Amino acid sequence: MRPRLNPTHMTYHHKILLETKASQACRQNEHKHLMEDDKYVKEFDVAVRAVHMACSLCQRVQVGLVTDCTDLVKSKDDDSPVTVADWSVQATISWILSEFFGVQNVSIVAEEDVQTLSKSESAGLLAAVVKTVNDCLAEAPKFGIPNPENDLGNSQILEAISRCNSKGGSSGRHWVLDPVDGTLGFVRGDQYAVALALIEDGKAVLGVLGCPNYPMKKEWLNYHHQCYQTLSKSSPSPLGIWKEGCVMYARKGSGKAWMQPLMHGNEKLEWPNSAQLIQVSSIDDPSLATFCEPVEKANTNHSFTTGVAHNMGLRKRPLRVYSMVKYAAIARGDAEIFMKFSTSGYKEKIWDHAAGVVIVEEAGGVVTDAGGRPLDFSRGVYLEGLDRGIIACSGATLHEKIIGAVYASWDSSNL
Ligand SMILES: Nc1ncnc2c1ncn2[C@@H]1O[C@H](COP(=O)(O)OS(=O)(=O)O)[C@@H](OP(=O)(O)O)[C@H]1O
Ligand SMILES: [Mg+2]
Repeated sequence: MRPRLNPTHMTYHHKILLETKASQACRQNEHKHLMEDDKYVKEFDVAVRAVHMACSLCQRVQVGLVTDCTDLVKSKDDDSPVTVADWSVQATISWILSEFFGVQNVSIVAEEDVQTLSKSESAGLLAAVVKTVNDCLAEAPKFGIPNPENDLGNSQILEAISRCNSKGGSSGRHWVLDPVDGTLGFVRGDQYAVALALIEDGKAVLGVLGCPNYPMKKEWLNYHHQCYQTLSKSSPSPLGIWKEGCVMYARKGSGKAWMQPLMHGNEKLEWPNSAQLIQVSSIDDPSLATFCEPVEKANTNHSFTTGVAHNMGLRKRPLRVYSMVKYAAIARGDAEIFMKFSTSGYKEKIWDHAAGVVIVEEAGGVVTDAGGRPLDFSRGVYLEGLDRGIIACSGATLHEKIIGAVYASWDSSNL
């Protein structure tokens, strides 16, 4: 019988397994420094491993969705989609955090609740979630996380999901989770993200962003989508061997942000596991810069951002990408600007931004609202007090220009 995971029995080797190759020594030292020199060593380690696991879970569910199982998608009250992956990721990450840090010590602010899942007509859906979570946890040792002694039952899984009902706030530690950000992208076989952040006393201090369809190299991006669509139509689907996706992470104040490839097949997650430092782009000439924004016009005002882009001298076509992958694109230098201007009345949620903000800032970028103020994660579930929209930039020069362009365009807009 496997020993049950007990947080006090976790030894350091569970958490940091060092590579031995000489060629990796330099990067390894830097990475070790990041992991050992701060008070969030354990939090960081568990969060990165949990997000890797969640990405692997999502990849499996997405393959099933694209190859036609629409039963795995439901509509929420606001008509936005929710899938087996959303609940399963939330249950898995909630379970892992509770096991490592103790249920009573863990406060999680996350997107999903159990309302739909608890209805009697949702028995099939709940069964799919339970199976997905247990399949994922069975693979936990591959990710350096001990698995449960027995499969989790319905009630344990519903409890793990519903535990994530914290409202956050300005004091204490709160994990902030978007289990599947960009659900539309997810169900369309496109980009999505798993986003986990830690907020302490109102400040986002750790950010981990899993981007299962975002390749390690920008050049593979277009290739990915075409190839995915083609492969997903073949039967049996060869997508199980799909080799891409990455996890980015950073700790506030470290001045460093990292990217690791996702694990595939029987690969094991070991530190630093090909982690590489990422940095924002050095382009500060607007005519050479690329801006990214939400795909759906319901989520941002495309005509306003087109005007702002024109006014500040941007000439390239916008890169429209689902989910917090937009933050990943800025952090890694694939684009220079991200703008989101929601319709008035929509209140941005902290889980849609916290992880991305830490990573972009530590990679050298700037993230503010349209008034130039930092985003405030201290006031509960929403980004209260947000001035008009969100702007993430690769550097101060572009940021200043964009704030000026928003100011110049605002009065003539309908926003
Ligand atoms: N009306 C409206 N306006 C602005 N934003 C909204 C709105 N409705 C929802 N949301 C939230 O936006 C998240 C998706 O934002 P994206 O930037 O990823 O948009 S897009 O999918 O590329 O169109 C999306 O995240 P997910 O629900 O995780 O997909 C929502 O939290
Ligand atoms: Mg979201």
